[in-house]
Amino acid sequence: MNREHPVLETRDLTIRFGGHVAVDHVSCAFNRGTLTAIVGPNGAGKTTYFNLISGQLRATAGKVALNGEDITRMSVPARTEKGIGRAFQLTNLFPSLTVRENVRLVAQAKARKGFDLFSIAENHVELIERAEHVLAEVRLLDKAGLAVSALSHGDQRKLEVALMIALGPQVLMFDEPTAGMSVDEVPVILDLIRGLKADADRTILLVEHKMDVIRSLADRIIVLHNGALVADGQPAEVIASPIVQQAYLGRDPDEIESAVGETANA
Ligand SMILES: Nc1ncnc2c1ncn2[C@@H]1O[C@H](COP(=O)(O)OP(=O)(O)OP(=O)(O)O)[C@@H](O)[C@H]1O
Repeated sequence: MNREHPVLETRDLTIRFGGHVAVDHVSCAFNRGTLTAIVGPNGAGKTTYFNLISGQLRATAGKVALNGEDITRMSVPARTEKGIGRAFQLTNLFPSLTVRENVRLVAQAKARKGFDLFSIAENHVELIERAEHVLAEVRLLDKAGLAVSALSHGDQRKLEVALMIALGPQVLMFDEPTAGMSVDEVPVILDLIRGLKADADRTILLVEHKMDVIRSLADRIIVLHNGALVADGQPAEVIASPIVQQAYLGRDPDEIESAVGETANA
């Protein structure tokens, strides 16, 4: 058992839009070094739950805590600074700058927050090295000198992950990272997330519909249904549980059938 305090915790986290409760008293703790997949049918509240954690939405009730500190009322930048990272489809990249320059700008912005002005010059080399290290981690080093506008769709997604990592987050959030990817690009992103997971200091949250992606990456699955947390456990048991089959029925029964079948045969 992991006796550490959770890195991230939500307690009775709730948001209402008018009369509709989109996230309904969700209490869940996420430990360091784990990858949790958040699943559920369309409209279950997964993205809204993410938005409440990263700060895009403010909770109606309940709490979000990072390393025990209440961050429920903090702004998005304040949460980012505290260690919440979210991979977004970015439109605010500098398209004419190179991949390397984009990552360095983010690393620099982070350093400015963390170090006093006198140490910035000393840290210049460190910043360049940091950018190279991040690019190596997302396997973009060979494209570091290219303008962002020249990147393929898949490589742009890698860069988005690089920019998140350059901010040094403790919690890494991915909302359907393989959505819109070509068949060739999906394994690349999977490998990338698997690589990020190898760093035991990171806590990863993944919203994903594809069961094969979930099975290959997740240590744990939580299931949201009508905004409420209805199942939580190891992937094999959660996928096979009646509540998941029920929650998914009508959405893609074949997918569940094959997921359960493969689990049973494992
Ligand atoms: N800003 C908003 N205003 C009103 N209703 C909203 C808002 N954001 C989300 N909702 C509603 O909250 C519910 C949960 O939506 P959410 O996008 O979180 O679901 P999801 O599980 O991520 O779905 P999907 O798998 O389709 O992305 C839906 O009924 C949605 O219409």
